[in-house]
Amino acid sequence: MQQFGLGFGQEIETLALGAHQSDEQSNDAVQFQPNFIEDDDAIAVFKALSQQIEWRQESLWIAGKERQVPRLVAWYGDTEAEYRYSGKLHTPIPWIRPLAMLKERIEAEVGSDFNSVLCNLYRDGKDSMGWHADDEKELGKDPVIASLSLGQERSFHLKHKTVPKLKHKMTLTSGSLLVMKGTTQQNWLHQVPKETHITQPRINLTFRKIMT
Ligand SMILES: O=C(O)CCC(=O)C(=O)O
Ligand SMILES: [Fe+2]
Repeated sequence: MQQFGLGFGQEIETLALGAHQSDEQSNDAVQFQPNFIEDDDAIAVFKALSQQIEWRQESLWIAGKERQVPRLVAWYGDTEAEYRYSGKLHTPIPWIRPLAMLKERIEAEVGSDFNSVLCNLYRDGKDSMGWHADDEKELGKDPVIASLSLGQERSFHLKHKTVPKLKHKMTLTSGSLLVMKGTTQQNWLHQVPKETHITQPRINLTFRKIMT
């Protein structure tokens, strides 16, 4: 039943986020697996998801003005996994096969289970996601968030919330899996900046567990 050959047993890089000595409580951890899905399979998965996901243009009210979110989004998951983000309550769309299969593979790899996935389509380099932490209370205290990237590679930035010199830049390549866990969301912000020279699309899936 393995439609996409997801790579197992590959090298996993652990990014030492630079926890500072004074803070013994923190356990910031980011792991990166560049070739979780092999190149050809990543292209096939990208195509399937760009067609099958019900992409939506959402908007936000900022300072009294309605603004379109600079990317397309969709929220899939178990029925009870309702999630508030960008100020709105999102009821999940029921799982579709390719997302359910990816979820199972990623659960096996990461050793955590997920009940939902936020899908983002960055149509080109003008699409982006601003600085934020995935620290909504629905995600629980120290959430494990598994982020799969497909298509155009994009920069991903991390910066510490209180220690300005602590920052990291990574490139999220097609087929890569980034796992953020421990106290990462308590202590760090992340973003996908605009890169206006980029013309090609990227899909990012963040698998999450909503506490119900
Ligand atoms: O697109 C990405 O790599 C990050 C997405 C993200 O941070 C999120 O969905 O919360
Ligand atoms: Fe995020």
